[in-house]
Amino acid sequence: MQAYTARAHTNIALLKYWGKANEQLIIPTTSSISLTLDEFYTDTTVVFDQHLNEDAVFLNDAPLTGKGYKKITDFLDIVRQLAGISTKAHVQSTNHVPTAAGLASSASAFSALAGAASKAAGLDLSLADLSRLARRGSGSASRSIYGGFVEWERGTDDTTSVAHPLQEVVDWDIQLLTVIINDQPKKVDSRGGMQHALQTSPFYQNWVDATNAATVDMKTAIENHDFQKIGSLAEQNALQMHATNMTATPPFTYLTDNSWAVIQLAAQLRSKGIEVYATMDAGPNVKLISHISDYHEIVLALQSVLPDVETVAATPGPGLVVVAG
Ligand SMILES: O=C(O)C[C@@](O)(CF)CCOP(=O)(O)OP(=O)(O)O
Repeated sequence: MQAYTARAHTNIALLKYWGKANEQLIIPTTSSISLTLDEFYTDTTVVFDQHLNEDAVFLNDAPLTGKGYKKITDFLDIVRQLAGISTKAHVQSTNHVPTAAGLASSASAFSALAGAASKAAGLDLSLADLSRLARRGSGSASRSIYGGFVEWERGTDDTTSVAHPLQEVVDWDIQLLTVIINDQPKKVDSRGGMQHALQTSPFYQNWVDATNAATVDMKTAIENHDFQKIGSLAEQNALQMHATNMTATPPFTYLTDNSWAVIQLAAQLRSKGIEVYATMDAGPNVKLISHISDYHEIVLALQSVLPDVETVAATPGPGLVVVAG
């Protein structure tokens, strides 16, 4: 059978997905809105081969084993079921995502895998069906099918929980500057963290209500290129998400003293008229939503708070591309 290669880019949520209404189908409790990034992506090649007795999966040239391997083979089983085949596959994946920057590669990885595996299995899925399929691998992957600003509508079932583009080409002055905070606390992965918050935080339903209300305002802000509104909604939503973690039982947080130092610096810079807003995911790193034109001023200010701090800049990027071979 023919091999196919797909490239999908990472995305950062501006309104977060943080909790599953249905864990098996990965249906979220809220809609979410993200920005697909240009600089970071996964390339994945898949070919189904009759001679294989089991799936052969390689990540960055090393054979994948354990939990990671099972997530991929479970995903391939969904593709096989859709295509009506039982053939095993050879999967070769390369992440061009600085994991040290705490940028999750699961979104680009499962979006690229959905694209390459479905084509290699002989399927020709619509972008919406690719989003539904990618969602089964990792929720945030449903958004990386598209470029630019993307909404993943929470929906209630496999059909209605799907992403769609809000503004695929973003040619205005916006960047995400990831500040790499190295004092990493013990890593609680996003899958475990979100369900713990959902199950034990008394504020979880407030989170759901606030996020679903913010979705309407965020879409309007994106439509109007209202940078200040986009940034303030995003920062507020990220802090609300992390508040559900701090109010879980037992409480936990991904944020460290240095994370908070960067969050506070963003507020100080805003008081000086520089439009910069902080968003944080399942890790201590802080992503600064900012103007490309303010890059040097922001990095200088960061140096004064966290000398030698490393940053990684990213601008809006494209959706999934799949090619034969
Ligand atoms: O990206 C966001 O909306 C917010 C987060 O990044 C915040 F940390 C969570 C992403 O969770 P994901 O890795 O997609 O979980 P999975 O469905 O359990 O694989």
